[in-house]
Amino acid sequence: MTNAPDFSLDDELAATDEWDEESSGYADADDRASHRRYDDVDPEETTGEQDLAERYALRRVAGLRTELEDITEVEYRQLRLERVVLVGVWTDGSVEEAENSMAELALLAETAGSEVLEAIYQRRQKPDPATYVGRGKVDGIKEIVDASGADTVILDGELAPSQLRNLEDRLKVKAVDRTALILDIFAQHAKSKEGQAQVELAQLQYMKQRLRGWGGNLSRQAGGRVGADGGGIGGRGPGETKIETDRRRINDKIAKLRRELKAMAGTRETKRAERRRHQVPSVAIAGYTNAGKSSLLNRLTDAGVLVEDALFATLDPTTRRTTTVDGRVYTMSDTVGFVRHLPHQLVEAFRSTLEEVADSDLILHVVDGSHPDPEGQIAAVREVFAEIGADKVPELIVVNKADAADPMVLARLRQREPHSVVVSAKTGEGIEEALRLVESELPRPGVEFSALLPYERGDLIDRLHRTGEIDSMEHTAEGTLVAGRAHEDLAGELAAYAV
Ligand SMILES: Nc1nc2c(ncn2[C@@H]2O[C@H](COP(=O)(O)OP(=O)(O)OP(=O)(O)O)[C@@H](O)[C@H]2O)c(=O)[nH]1
Repeated sequence: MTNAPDFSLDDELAATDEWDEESSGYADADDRASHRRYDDVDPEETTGEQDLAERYALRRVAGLRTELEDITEVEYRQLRLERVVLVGVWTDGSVEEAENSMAELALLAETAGSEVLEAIYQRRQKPDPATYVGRGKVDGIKEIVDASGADTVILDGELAPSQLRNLEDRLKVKAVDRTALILDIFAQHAKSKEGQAQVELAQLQYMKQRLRGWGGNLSRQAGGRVGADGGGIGGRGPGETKIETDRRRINDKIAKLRRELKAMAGTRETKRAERRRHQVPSVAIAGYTNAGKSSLLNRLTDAGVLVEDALFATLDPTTRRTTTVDGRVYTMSDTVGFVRHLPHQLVEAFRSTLEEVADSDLILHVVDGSHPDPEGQIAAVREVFAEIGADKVPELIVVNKADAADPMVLARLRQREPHSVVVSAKTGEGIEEALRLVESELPRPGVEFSALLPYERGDLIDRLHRTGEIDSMEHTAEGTLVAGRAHEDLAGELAAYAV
């Protein structure tokens, strides 16, 4: 923390920087904010750390909103939950958009295991280069932080290190930006070795970009409550020892992770090549986080993938083999959920996972029809598609959660996205139509054939069932007379029996 702040005063903005009661203020008190204090707590009543973690986990599984009403101050400390105040700057768009953005930030914060005490956004032409919100407003936020007993503020954007540092200096609590929050959620959710390496790579990239801003040292233990225990949002992942790592060591680590990831991606690429060789078409299920991708994969393939009402429950792709009504084999995979402004470090780190989407024959783009802003989600997902080169792949919009959606919104979506199907992974509504559309979109085998196959070539009939299209089949004294379409390599083998 030795560097001088590198901001320049922006007087014009600072001068127009008044609270606007209409357009800024606190989010809905019932839904996102509470003023709970935890002073009157009897420490004797608390349970062991293990029990508590379990109780907490149960609540998390039961619903995305963390119901922490009966958790005490002491328990809070045991769980290392942050009590956060969210702060956003709203530069353009409607009030509704600003509120959606804050509501999403609240969900992200809760997914990371925080309790959201207050949400505040400020209307400004652009974020303040020194303090993100207007400098005058930092005092207002400080009052809210002090009154609510918050220990962290989360800023709804990617901030410069100097902005975070200035805010921490003035607010005397930890300041975390949206990017660090998302990276933190990914760190909590990564289960496979590859997923963990991908997230670690993204976190190191994020830190590396911030090395200079943090004074050449990654430690953010700046006194006060900031980083007091090294845990919490922005503190998980690469780990305590690496927090003191210098740039060279970070670079070494990044290079090592890249090599490891390349090897892991190689294995996956081999599997993909194998599928291509066997002409197995692939369908990728992609979409905004929590849209219902895993549920849909379950419905469509009876796969039994973990379904959780949480953002980013899926980080590791799950691939299932399935068949069309007429028996053709294809694969369907679930991928990491997207979110508005997905940190580019993550897109970069998850590139090989996301390549599965770009490399598929069809994308089922799942949209949560019950979300207040499904169009915004579609646009955010398509931005990522473009970034990973998946925008050339045929896309079928699957509007999910029809059971919980407003019919007017569904009608509007269908009008805007004619190539779409409305389903409910929960009730099964529309699933058959979705499957029919998927099957009709799968690439068709290219070569027509007609052959008389001797009975000992049952293997060719099997392969035809799995990868070809059979128009007619008749058992004769000489063998099976069969006609249809097959992929090139199989058609080559069938040519020996052509009639
Ligand atoms: N009402 C309703 N809820 C659904 C439907 N489909 C999924 N859900 C719920 O939405 C939540 C998220 O579902 P998932 O299938 O985990 O969503 P996802 O897109 O895979 O989520 P991430 O992997 O976290 O990005 C769960 O609580 C599901 O029960 C549906 O058709 N109707």
